[in-house]
Amino acid sequence: MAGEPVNVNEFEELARKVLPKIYYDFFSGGAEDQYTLKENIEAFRRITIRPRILLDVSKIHMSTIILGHKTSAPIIVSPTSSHQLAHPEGEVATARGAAACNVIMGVAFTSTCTMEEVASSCKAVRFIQTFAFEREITANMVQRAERNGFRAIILTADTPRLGRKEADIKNKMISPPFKNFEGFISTEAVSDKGSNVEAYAAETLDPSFCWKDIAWLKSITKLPILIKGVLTGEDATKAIEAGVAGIIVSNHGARQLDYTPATISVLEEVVLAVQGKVPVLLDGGIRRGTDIFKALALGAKAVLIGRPVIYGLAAKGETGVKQVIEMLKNELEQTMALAGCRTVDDITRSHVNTETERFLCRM
Ligand SMILES: Cc1cc2nc3c(=O)[nH]c(=O)nc-3n(C[C@H](O)[C@H](O)[C@H](O)COP(=O)(O)O)c2cc1C
Ligand SMILES: CCCCC(=O)C(=O)O
Repeated sequence: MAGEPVNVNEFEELARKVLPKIYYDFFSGGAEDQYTLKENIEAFRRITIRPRILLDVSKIHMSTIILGHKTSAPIIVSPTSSHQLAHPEGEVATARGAAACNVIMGVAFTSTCTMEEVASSCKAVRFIQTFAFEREITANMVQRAERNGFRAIILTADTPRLGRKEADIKNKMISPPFKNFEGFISTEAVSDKGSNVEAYAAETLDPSFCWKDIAWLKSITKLPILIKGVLTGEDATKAIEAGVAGIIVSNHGARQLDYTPATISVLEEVVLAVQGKVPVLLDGGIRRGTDIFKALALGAKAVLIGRPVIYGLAAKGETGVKQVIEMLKNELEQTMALAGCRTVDDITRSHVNTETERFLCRM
């Protein structure tokens, strides 16, 4: 690739060049056969857009409100771990990039900078992401999230144990310490079996955590809880019964259970089950503004971006994060103009054809 990147896929190429292979494999990889990893991208390609012409698109507004927070676009930085493997400034640089673009920053509890370091680094609206950890770790996370001005808790519920990323096992991938665990486990956790991420997970996760435990989590915090990892209408209904404030349709970027469907393929099932009671967000395979447009047309309030943000960080630090988010924003703006949508609320179900509808006439 010659010259500056012109789309987020080109940032992946840049990242691949600068990162040691072990780290590139860790960031880019998926579980087992990586069927879902490919499908997350491919499923977007099978959806086409039904534009409307001759509407006044001289001004396009992408801003939206997510859990009461105004953001410049329906884009959130997805919580991902280990940013210092991509860049020495780690999550602090990522959060600053998000703040510069006025989008919400999802911070993983398994970050390489502490929650406190990220919080004091910038003014981004921040959500903290947690797993179903043992209760004393969760209680500690909640206190620190509230004290440090995090605005919501993202409970990632698709990880009772870690998915099998075979490249990491082969590479014996070693993550730097997850400093937020200090005082709870040895943050130097190592394993001779393969990746040390696996050892961290085994030491901290509580695989018996279930729906009723959300009531406990709610009892120890006033922060709204978003549940991440919902892929069926059945679980969306349970999530609403459990009192969550939002649902994230996610297959963890294809890093947990392989052969789950692409998230965009199940979004509508979840949206129909939720019946507008809480916002539905989506992540997985978003690489273009057209992908964001398609997700919004199928009922998502916003999307989360995982790997492209990490690739921006690896390539150019905070500037790269900013450039990746700006690229996606610019592409969404372009898509809205060419499809005849002035605001995000103008994007409707009738602006896309899904695979099954492709050869049919829609009303
Ligand atoms: C390197 C990496 C680390 C991740 N770490 C976490 C994590 O700690 N917690 C979490 O909920 N999701 C984690 N995820 C999943 C992302 O939040 C998100 O669901 C996924 O990356 C979205 O897909 P995309 O990468 O195609 O955008 C991780 C993903 C990657 C690629
Ligand atoms: C316990 C660390 C989990 C990291 C993670 O979620 C991932 O690599 O996908």
